[in-house]
Amino acid sequence: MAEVWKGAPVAQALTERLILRAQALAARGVIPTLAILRVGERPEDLSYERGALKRCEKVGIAVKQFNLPADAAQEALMETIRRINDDPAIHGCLMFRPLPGHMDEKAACAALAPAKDVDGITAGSLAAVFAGAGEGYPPCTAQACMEILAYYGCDLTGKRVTVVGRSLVVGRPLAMLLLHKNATVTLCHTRTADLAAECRRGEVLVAAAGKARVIGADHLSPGQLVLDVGINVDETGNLVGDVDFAAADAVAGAVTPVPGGVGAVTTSVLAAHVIDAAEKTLS
Ligand SMILES: Nc1nc(=O)c2c([nH]1)NC[C@@H]1CN(c3ccc(C(=O)N[C@@H](CCC(=O)O)C(=O)O)cc3)C=[N+]21
Repeated sequence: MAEVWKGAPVAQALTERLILRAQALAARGVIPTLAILRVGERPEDLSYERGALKRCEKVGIAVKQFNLPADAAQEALMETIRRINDDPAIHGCLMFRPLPGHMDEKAACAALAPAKDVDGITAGSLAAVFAGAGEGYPPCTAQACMEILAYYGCDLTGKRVTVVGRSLVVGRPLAMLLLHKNATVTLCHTRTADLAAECRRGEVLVAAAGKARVIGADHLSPGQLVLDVGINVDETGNLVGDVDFAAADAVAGAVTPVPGGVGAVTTSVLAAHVIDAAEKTLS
């Protein structure tokens, strides 16, 4: 039986410190405020939104929601981003992705004011993650993986870490964060030859493929630390990860559950970035 690494204690440890920082801001007349920008009603987005709203309420962060219909025009989206940029009461913006196919996601990401980019979607933030220096926050989910490993005492130096998925939201920035902690990183994707063997080789395995239960018994090895980043919604509306939990539970050393794992920490990291961005407006 693997250890189950839940997100809740990690999130709670982060949240306790954030509450104090939010109170200190409030005492100086600043209510930390997050804008959530959602286009359409994808179930993964709604799940993240529920988690973020709950977390922000706990911490003392106000939320302004901006919702557009799934068939909204690009110009309506750009106008919404401009309103968020121009509102001095807003410190950070979370825009759910991917955007609907007819929209220009690159243009939307580029339009966000860098100071309000709490989810690492602008080129400047990604460059900072890549260089390990400069202004900007890493994408919340990538950082959440690092927070979990740190909380549960995993020293990454010299460890073989296999990351499955090369998205700009998780896989690629996470590979950089792991590298900064001296891990030996293998970044896998849909064209990787013998994915199962690459996965088995990792002492740490991070599943961020975005496909329900693609990581099964074949991909796992004894004692492995398995982080399941997948948030997939199945036919019945349930959240399922990228990892076959029963298979991981049988062989791995530790595994994060879905729900209640990485996602729960993602919202705390988001809250941390908003508090940080709000503090920066004072200094
Ligand atoms: N720009 C962008 N960045 C993302 O990181 C991103 C995104 N867009 N689009 C949608 C997906 C999905 N996602 C989730 C994160 C946390 C929970 C979460 O907190 N889940 C709770 C359950 C909350 C509930 O359903 O009530 C849990 O796992 O315990 C869910 C989903 C991030 N994504």
